Amino acid sequence: MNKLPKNVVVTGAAGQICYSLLFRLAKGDVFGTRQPLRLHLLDLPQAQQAVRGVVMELEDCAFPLLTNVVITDDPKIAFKDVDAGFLVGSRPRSKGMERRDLLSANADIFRIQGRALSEAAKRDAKILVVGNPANTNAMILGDNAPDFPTENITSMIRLDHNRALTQLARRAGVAVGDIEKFVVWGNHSPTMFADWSHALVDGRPLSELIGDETWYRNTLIPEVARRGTAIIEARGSSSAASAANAAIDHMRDWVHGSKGDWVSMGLRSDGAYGIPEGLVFGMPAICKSGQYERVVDLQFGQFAKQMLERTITELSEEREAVRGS
Ligand SMILES: NC(=O)c1ccc[n+]([C@@H]2O[C@H](COP(=O)([O-])OP(=O)(O)OC[C@H]3O[C@@H](n4cnc5c(N)ncnc54)[C@H](O)[C@@H]3O)[C@@H](O)[C@H]2O)c1
Ligand SMILES: O=C(O)C[C@H](O)C(=O)O
Repeated sequence: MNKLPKNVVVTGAAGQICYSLLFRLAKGDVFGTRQPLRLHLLDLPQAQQAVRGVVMELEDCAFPLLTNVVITDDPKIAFKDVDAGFLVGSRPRSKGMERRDLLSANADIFRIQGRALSEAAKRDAKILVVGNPANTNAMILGDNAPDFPTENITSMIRLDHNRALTQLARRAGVAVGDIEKFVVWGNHSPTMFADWSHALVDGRPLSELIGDETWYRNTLIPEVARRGTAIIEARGSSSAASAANAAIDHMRDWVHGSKGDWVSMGLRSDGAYGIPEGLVFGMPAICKSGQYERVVDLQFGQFAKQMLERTITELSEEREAVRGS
């Protein structure tokens, strides 16, 4: 193993998602088991002691890939020369809140980090925003990073993608890995659109295999959209290990490729599909050789058009709300 280490910033390092994410990263689950890493851990001043505790545990795992760990509360130090970033640090919602209620609480975090990203990170760094409301936070990050390419800033909708895949596979009586060309569009919020209209199993439409449009519209879509809430109600706090897993899936596929299949990624809209330019929107992409390509020229039926419109409207409202804040 004589590769140069990659520098990876992880924010919110003392939090519950990172308690899973950091260990899997250090094990090699994203960049591979031959790629050494330097972790840059960012958290608030009052969380520094807790981060030190997490680092003690990382040390006690004796991960061969982990060459160094930087602990800091300064975004400019955290983002210095990074090759990749997991932006998790932000406030989670509690019972009774919607993710958009976090908008004003978390917007400033991403304004400040956008500037640090722009000043300090490598220009080809791959950035994933996990902290909620993830799409709009990623948009804010890009808007505040004038010298950083916005196409390298993505948001996480992969957890919703994974949630839906399990339910669809179960209903169809197939394995999760048998489903291709499934996607979740739009906002990581109750308006997200879990879209099976292009999904295939062995070349056959998944919708035909399941053959129950009522279940799809009235059960699958709302259950996926409300899964985060169901977890908060059951656990008393928001999803953590599954969120870390989705972050790992997102970044791993971006780095190593998605083997020709679609993945759902929050990407800055270029105006395609009538999605206003600049919004960060869940959409299908195919990853190859460290790049993603948007899936273009898809056709939509009436129901899909309505669902897309709903989530476009919500994200446009979020954009207006942060402009005024
Ligand atoms: N996109 C998704 O699919 C998805 C899934 C699950 C959770 N989330 C979101 O991820 C975020 C983190 O969740 P969690 O459960 O780990 O929360 P948590 O409260 O356990 O941890 C958050 C951490 O972020 C830190 N933090 C706060 N402000 C910061 C800042 N300015 N800079 C650096 N660190 C800062 C806190 O000190 C804390 O250690 C929440 O916003 C949650 O809603 C998103
Ligand atoms: O729902 C939340 O607030 C946490 C996370 O976004 C989730 O989907 O589990």
